[in-house]
Amino acid sequence: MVITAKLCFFFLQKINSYGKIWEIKRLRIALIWFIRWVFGGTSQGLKVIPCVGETLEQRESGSTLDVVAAQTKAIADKVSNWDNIVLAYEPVWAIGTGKVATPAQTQEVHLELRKWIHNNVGAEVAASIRIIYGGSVNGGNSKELATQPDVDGFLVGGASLKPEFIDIIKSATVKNSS
Ligand SMILES: O=C[C@H](O)COP(=O)(O)O
Repeated sequence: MVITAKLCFFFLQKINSYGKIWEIKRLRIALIWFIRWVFGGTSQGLKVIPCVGETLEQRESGSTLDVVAAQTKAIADKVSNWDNIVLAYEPVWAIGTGKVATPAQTQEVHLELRKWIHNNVGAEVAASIRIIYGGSVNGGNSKELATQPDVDGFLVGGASLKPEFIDIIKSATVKNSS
């Protein structure tokens, strides 16, 4: 079973904006417990796709790499078995908006994530972990994104419900032929 924790992070980001409301605080605590439960499950074989990504404001202020590093650290602190983790980079501004990160932006972040894992988790995990991209991937942009050396796959939302999904799947041939 694969569980994505991205919704949790999304809601936590939203909740952070309104954190003074008592009920929201209770929900926040519940979500934190849920995240702990999810990552605790990785030690028992549960597969998890945690997602990291910056808001548009963070990208424009130049803090993208710091933001995703901090998010990855929060994840790494909870992970006991990296074999059960696929890490996804999903810029918040690209999710469901039709605005996709450029191949260069994607590669920059994925490379940085792999370096972070190398330096903080280990060389073996850095070499083997799959780092996938999500955020307005479609049949027209997947092939070029797939050419990036540190892009190991995609987390596809809207386009997975359309015929073009087959083109996204076919972009894997870019990897296989390189
Ligand atoms: O679950 C998928 C991701 O949130 C990306 O969604 P999207 O491809 O519709 O932007």
